[in-house]
Amino acid sequence: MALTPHVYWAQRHDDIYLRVELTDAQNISVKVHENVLRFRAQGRGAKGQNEYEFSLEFLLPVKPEISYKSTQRQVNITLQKEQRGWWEKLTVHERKPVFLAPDFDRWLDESDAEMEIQEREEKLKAKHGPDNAFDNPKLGFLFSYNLVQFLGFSWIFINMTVRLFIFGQDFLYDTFHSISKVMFFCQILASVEVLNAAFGVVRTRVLPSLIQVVGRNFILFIIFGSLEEMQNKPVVFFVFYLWSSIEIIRYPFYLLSYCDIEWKTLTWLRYTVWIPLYPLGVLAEAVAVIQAIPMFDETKLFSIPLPKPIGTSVSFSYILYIYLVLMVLGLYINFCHLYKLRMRRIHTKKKAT
Ligand SMILES: CCCCCCCCCCCCC[C@@H](O)CC(=O)SCCNC(=O)CCNC(=O)[C@H](O)C(C)(C)COP(=O)(O)OP(=O)(O)OC[C@H]1O[C@@H](n2cnc3c(N)ncnc32)[C@H](O)[C@@H]1OP(=O)(O)O
Repeated sequence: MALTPHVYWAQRHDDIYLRVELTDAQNISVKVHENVLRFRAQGRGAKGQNEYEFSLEFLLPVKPEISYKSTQRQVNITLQKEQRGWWEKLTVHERKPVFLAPDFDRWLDESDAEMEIQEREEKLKAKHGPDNAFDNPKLGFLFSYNLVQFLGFSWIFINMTVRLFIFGQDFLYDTFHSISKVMFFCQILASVEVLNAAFGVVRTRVLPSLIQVVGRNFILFIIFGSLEEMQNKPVVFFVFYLWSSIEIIRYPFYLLSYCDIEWKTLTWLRYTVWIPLYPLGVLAEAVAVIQAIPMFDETKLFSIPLPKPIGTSVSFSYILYIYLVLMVLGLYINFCHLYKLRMRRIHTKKKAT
C-alpha cells in the first residue's frame, strides 16, 4: 500500500511551492486535474523505501502546468495560481491534512511577499533604470545606438557577402569603394563606446574599448583612407569582413540584454567567436600596415620634417613600426579582457545552473 510523505508548502502572490520529503525519488508522477493535485513516486521517506502518494484539493484554481525538480533529498513542485492573490490556506478542507505543514524555509506572510516583489523590482530598476525606453533616456540612447550599429554592420556584412557571390574575386579589389562610406559612419559612431565606458553609461572598462576604437580607426582613416593605393588591396575585404562578423553578433546581444531577454546561443556566440576572429582581425590589420610601409616611404605622406640644418624628414613608416608593436600589446590586453568576460559570462552561469 502506498504511504503518504511529509509535504511542506509556502506561497507567493503568483505561485505555490510544495516540498515533498522523499530521498532519491523515482518514477515521479505529478498531475493537476480539476484543481486537485495528485502526486505519486517511489523513494525513501519517513517510512523507508516505498511507494508514496498524496493528493491536495486547492482552495482556489491553479494553472494546469506544473514544474517540479527532484533533488537527492526532496521533490520541489511549483504551481502557478490562476489569479494573482494571497490565499488564507492551501486546501479547500476545513482542517489541514496531517501530512501538510508550512515550509518555514520559504515561508513569507503577505506583507513580506509584497516587500520581496518591491525589492526585486527595485533591483531591476537599479540595474537598468525604469524599464521603458521612453521613460529612461539612457536606455533609449543605448537602444538607438546599438540598433543603428547593428543595422550598419549588417548592411556591410550582407552587402559584402552578396557582392562576393556575384562578382567573385573581383570584389576583393573593390571593397573599399563600395563599403567604406558606411564603415566610416559606423566606426566614427563607435567612438561613443569609449565615452560610454568613461562616463559610466555602461559597466565596462575604458581601455579595451579605447584600444578597439583607436586601433580600427587608425587602420580605416590613416592606412586605407589616406593611401589610394591601399584601397584596391584585398586586405581591405578581410579587415572589413572580420570587423563586421563580430559586430552583427555583439550589437543584437546588447539590444536583447537591454530588453531583459537572454538568448543562450547569442550569448555563447558573443563570448566565443572572438577566439578565432580577434587574432585573424589583428593579423589582417598587421598585413595592411606592413603593405602600407613602403607606400608611406615613397610618398613621404605624414613624414615629420626635421630642422633645416639636418635637412631631411622622418618617414611616417617609423610610426608604423611602433604601431605594429602596439598591436601585439593591444591584442594581448583585449584577448585577456575577452577571456575574463567569457569565463564570467559563460562558465560562471554554467556553474550556477
Ligand atoms: C591607448 C590607445 C592605444 C591604442 C593602441 C592601438 C593598438 C591597436 C591594437 C589593435 C587591436 C584591435 C584589433 C581589432 O580591431 C580587431 C577586430 O575587431 S577583429 C574582429 C573581432 N573582434 C572582436 O571580437 C572584438 C569585438 N569587440 C568587443 O568584444 C568589445 O568591444 C570589447 C572591446 C572587448 C569591449 O567589450 P566590453 O568590455 O564592453 O564587454 P561586454 O560586451 O561584456 O560589455 C560589458 C558590459 O557593458 C555593457 N555594454 C557594453 N557595451 C554596450 C553597449 N553598446 N550597449 C549596451 N550595453 C553595453 C554590456 O551589456 C555589459 O553589461 P553587463 O555586464 O551588465 O551585462
